[in-house]
Amino acid sequence: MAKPVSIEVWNPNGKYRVVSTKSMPGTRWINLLIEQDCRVEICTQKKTILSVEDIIALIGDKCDGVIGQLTEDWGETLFAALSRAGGKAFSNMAVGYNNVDVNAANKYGVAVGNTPGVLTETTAELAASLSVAASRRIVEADEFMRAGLYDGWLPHLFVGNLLKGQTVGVIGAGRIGSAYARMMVEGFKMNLIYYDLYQATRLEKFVTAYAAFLKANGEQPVTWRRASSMDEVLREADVISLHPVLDKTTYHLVNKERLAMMKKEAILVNCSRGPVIDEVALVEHLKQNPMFRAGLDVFEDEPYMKPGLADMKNAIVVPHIASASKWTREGMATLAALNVLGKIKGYPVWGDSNRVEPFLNENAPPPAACPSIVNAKALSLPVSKL
Ligand SMILES: NC(=O)C1=CN([C@@H]2O[C@H](COP(=O)(O)OP(=O)(O)OC[C@H]3O[C@@H](n4cnc5c(N)ncnc54)[C@H](O)[C@@H]3O)[C@@H](O)[C@H]2O)C=CC1
Ligand SMILES: O=C(O)C(=O)CO
Repeated sequence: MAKPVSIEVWNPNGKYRVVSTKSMPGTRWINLLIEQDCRVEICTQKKTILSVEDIIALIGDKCDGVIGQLTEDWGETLFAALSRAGGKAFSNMAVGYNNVDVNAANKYGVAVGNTPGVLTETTAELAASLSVAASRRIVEADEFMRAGLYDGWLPHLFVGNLLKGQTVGVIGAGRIGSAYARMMVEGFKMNLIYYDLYQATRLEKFVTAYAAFLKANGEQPVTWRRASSMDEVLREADVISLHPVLDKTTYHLVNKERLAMMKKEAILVNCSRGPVIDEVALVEHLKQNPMFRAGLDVFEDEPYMKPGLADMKNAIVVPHIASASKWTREGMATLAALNVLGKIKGYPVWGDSNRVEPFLNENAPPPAACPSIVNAKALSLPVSKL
């Protein structure tokens, strides 16, 4: 028997019971649910990662939908429990959904939502920040300063690398990878090499147009190339940023052999998912190559780091904060709530899950649609004509 979990209740007499496994930023998401006759229950348990048992207790006997987090293991057990409780929808408050077994959700007819379109720029900005911080050794220099070690300007003090004119490599040029590429090309005039299973046509057009603009202004134009293999990117780029989804094809995509292909002074940034890098191999590589640098937002066994990583001066580590801007996090909460609400109300699925602005406009009611349901096709859900 699962232990009871502490909760905060909004609109106790609401017809539909929606559970959020965590308190989420902003209040709009709560108000939108309440206005549509939902009783909202928010878990207030002081425990960062809820177990499957905790979530079963939260679901209880009657639950129409759940808003959950990427730290939770949404597999067969939870979808079976949600389905038994009459639940129709689950939404991750995240764009990545590698923590969700979508086949299990399909089996129980539960719609699975995610939150694309609202965190693209915020996440790309953190990847850009880590790239700059690593190339200019900002964290090491900050620690040095605070330790009272600065006793005057020196020609060799914290010398790093100039980004301008170097090559940025992007692996996974989807929404976030393309936004990051644009920032590095436009902001630092870097040349681009990317690898993705699909052609990033809009990105290519952007860099072509930017190169023409620079040329017309008498500046050195930037260049771009779509690599035919990931190894090509690893060999050629000075800064490499990882932005693929995590699945069987991308698990340990960067391993010992691939690290060895990279330039000795390269920078590796990961704002995708930890297991995309073999972290044990990375620690060893950082030890053997002191001029190699890494900027990591995500880790293989979150919240833990592999032994030795925390001691590496040539690694910058931050706690999975790439999407942590106020606007984005409030937007993610809103989209996740509207995914669940839309399915409960029988709304169709929004036609373009990247174009989510109508759902985020605080001055107008959101469209009667689910912003993004990843298994819409498998469940044969209708698509909105709005
Ligand atoms: N650190 C953080 O806080 C955040 C992490 N993420 C992670 O970033 C991921 C990407 O997000 P989006 O850009 O919105 O997704 P997206 O679906 O637009 O882009 C992913 C790209 O990866 C490519 N891809 C898939 N398999 C590949 C492979 N084997 N090799 C090379 N490319 C491959 C896809 O073709 C696609 O273009 C999410 O799935 C999530 O895991 C997303 C937001 C915040
Ligand atoms: O959205 C995601 O996938 C995250 O990792 C957190 O924003």
